Amino acid sequence: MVVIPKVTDVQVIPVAGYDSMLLTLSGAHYPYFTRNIVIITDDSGNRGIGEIHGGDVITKSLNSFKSIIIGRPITEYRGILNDMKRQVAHPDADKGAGIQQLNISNLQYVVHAEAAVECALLDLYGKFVNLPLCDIIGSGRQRDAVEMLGYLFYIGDHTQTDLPYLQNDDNSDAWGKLRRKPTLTVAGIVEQAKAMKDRYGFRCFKLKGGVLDGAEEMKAVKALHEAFPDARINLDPNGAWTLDEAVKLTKEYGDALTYAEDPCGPENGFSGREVLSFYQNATHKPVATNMIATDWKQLYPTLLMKSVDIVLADPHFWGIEGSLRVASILNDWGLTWGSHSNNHFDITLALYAQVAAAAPGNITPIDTHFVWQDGQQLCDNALNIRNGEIAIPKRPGLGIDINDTKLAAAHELYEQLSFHGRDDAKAMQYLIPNWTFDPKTPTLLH
Ligand SMILES: O=C([O-])C(=O)C[C@H](O)[C@@H](O)C(=O)[O-]
Ligand SMILES: [Mg+2]
Repeated sequence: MVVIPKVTDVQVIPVAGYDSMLLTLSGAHYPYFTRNIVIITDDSGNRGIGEIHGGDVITKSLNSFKSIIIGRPITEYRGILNDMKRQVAHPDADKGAGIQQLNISNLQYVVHAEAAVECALLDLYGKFVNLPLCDIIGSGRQRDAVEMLGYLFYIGDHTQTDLPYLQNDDNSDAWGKLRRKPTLTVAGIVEQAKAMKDRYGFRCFKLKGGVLDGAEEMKAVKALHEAFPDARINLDPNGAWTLDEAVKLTKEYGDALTYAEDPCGPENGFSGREVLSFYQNATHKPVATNMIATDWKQLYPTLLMKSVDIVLADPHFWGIEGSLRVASILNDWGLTWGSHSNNHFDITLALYAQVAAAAPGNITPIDTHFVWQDGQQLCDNALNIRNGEIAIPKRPGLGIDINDTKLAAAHELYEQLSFHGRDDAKAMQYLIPNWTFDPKTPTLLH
């Protein structure tokens, strides 16, 4: 008789890693980012791992799940998930505003802590049946390698702060050096893309906008298109532009842009879903979002109004099976699936590769911030981006193994931090005194 392993232990370990002073509409990334790691052990001795956003709200949620998980057979993972979902219902969560305006303090409520448990249980399940994760989720494996995109950022000048931004952690090539240097020009962005391509082989790029004047950012897109004529290029100002500005900029520079990600958002009493559908009508430019459709209720009007063509259904927003259900619907309706990301370690990188490998249809290259953290891996056998792709390993589950020494060091770093959440205004205020988030004003134009 086959003996199904049972869960004997659940550990929730908050960790921190180092980051560059990346600029977005919500401000500047701090020198550290935080995440929560979940390790579930079963009585066969296997360990399943998951990773999700940091912050005390999420750590608390994860700890509250322990009694639901411990003692149950790993094959009951769907039942465990249902029980966790019944328990969550964040009492302080906003009621649907989500991140329509990149209010980064709302991210903790858009993210579902259960997704880290889902990941760890599926990692165990994959080990039990001796299959990679992508073979046991959604409709199963759709591809053996997943294309990733090169995520470009403007970078603030850390020398204007007394914050301990990492420097000289990797001088092995141009990418290792450039990712820690201030970058605010068109030429700087093209240089960043070239260095990224040289190391990782990316064929597609996304520029994080909402930082400078829209025309200046579109000039960077144009220059990227000239440097990489075959690349899919996308600009994401996180809804900072007005509808009129987005339409004008798209008409002027649009040939260089393959698709626009959240070019505009809520304005004049219209929701982001309505405004993006007006943008579509005016430009016929494909649109992606990770802002106006972050759950099932938001997805319904988004698709009804044909507001977007590409939904970046982040598995940490939708759950693993949820994200793949979105992928199936989009594929059946002739639309496109992709995934959003925030700063993350190599456990999330492996998960996103596995989920994307199981997403049906012609998906768009997957977002990852990992290139900014490369070198800070927490696992042995970590997956790598080569030729712009991640090849799915033959090993079962996620295909990676937690390295306890590295995990302990990342936890130690976290313990030294006085603040565990994310507040992009803090670092930004060194560059512009009294800076506060404004969803309609690019970061450096305050
Ligand atoms: O695609 C996106 O909208 C993002 O990646 C938004 C995030 O806030 C990202 O810019 C970040 O984490 O700084
Ligand atoms: Mg986005």
